[in-house]
Amino acid sequence: MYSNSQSIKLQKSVKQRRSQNNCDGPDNDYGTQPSTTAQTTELSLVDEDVMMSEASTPEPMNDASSIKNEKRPWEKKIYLNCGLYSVDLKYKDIPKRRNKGKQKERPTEIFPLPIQYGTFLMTEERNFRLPWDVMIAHKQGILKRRPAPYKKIPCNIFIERRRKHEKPVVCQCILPSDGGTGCTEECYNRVMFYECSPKDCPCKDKCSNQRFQKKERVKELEVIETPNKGFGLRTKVPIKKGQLIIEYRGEVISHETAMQRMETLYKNRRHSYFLDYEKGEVLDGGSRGTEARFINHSCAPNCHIEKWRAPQGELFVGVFASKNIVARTELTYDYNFSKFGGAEEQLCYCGTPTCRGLMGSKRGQKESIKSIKKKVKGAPAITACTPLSPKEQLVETSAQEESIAGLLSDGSLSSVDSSLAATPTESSPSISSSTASNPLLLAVDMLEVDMLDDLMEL
Ligand SMILES: C[S@@+](CC[C@H](N)C(=O)[O-])C[C@H]1O[C@@H](n2cnc3c(N)ncnc32)[C@H](O)[C@@H]1O
Repeated sequence: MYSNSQSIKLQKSVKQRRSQNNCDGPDNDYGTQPSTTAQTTELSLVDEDVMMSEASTPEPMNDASSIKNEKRPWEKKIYLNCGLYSVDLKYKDIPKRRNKGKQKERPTEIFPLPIQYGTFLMTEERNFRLPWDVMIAHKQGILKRRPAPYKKIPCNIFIERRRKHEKPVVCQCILPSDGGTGCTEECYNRVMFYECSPKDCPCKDKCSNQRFQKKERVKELEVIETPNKGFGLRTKVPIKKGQLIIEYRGEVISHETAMQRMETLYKNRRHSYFLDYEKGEVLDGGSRGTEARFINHSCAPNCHIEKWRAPQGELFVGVFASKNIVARTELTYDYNFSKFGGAEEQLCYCGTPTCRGLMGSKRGQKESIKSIKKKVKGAPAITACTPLSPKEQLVETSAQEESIAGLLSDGSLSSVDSSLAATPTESSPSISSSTASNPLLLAVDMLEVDMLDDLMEL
């Protein structure tokens, strides 16, 4: 219970507080700012009184608790109706809802310009440029197309079997005493298209027969778009005859898997990226590979494919220069000697005077342009495509052909042929001739034993 003097004091303080707390009243409508500092000091005094009276009374009265629960002005919500820098509009209060009837119409406002730029932006004149039309290349049809994505891989991927781990074949070369390069033309491994093992080669770090392993390839290559063959690969620098240009990598799969992929994964693809690996196996550069996958076919190519045996027994498939190549020339090789024959024959647009009309099959070599045109209705014109006589079909002898021809002439092929004839697909690089009509033309293709007989007769 309060004493009389206490209750009078309390009533006084409540009255005083109500009269001072004008934030609820109509005067405090939108546009006026309450003097919060003054109120705070006064109210804190009142609170002190209340607290003192409460302390002296164990059971607080209803009035006192209502004062406690009442909303304080500094707890009032302040709405920002403009940006951070517009100081003048910032603290205008929004009128309370319960005074809705008496509420004044709120003036329509726009957000002011940032304070530091206001006048400058309104008065200053300056030139400006319209932004670049990012769609212009697309509208004019000059947008540079990019090839479909594929994954670049550092070595071949074996999908259906394990990688071989055979014992390396060691050559009998002698480490050059004058500091020159070892394992040159006479190296047994080189002659047989085996790369030397860096660990076991007698020439140690002077060995020059580890081009694939040391990645001695041409790095300045670029993918270009051709008029009718899709993308192609071009060299930015001159390349010397016999130089390793790039390794053709991909997934090593069986012929059956390749056929399956053609009917499923690559069903709607225009281009095929299969290359013969070893007997019964194919390198598929369609999803994973190197830039070599962009090299197009030509009936008069400037490159050829060579297959070299790695020390552990797998193959390196490389694109080599068949002649000196000048900078900015498109690289090509003849698919008919190395492309997986399961793929459908395609019309050739190599545009060379010696074009055979078809590519991707050995049949293409024999086919006349007339018969092709009959077969493919509405086929686009193919330039100067008179089939060549077998003699004319002899292409420039590659380094590989030369070395084998050398072996044949000096009788040393016996050491090579025995390995080829014994286990053609397992222990030796595969070598085959292209056609019976063209026996000298040795392509690094799957070994065909009947062709080997022709070779031996030479
Ligand atoms: C290994 S890819 C070569 C890169 C391919 N042009 C690309 O854009 O990805 C082989 C495919 O290229 C096309 N091609 C290559 N040489 C060609 C040629 N001489 N004439 C027509 N098409 C060719 C064929 O569609 C072939 O299946």
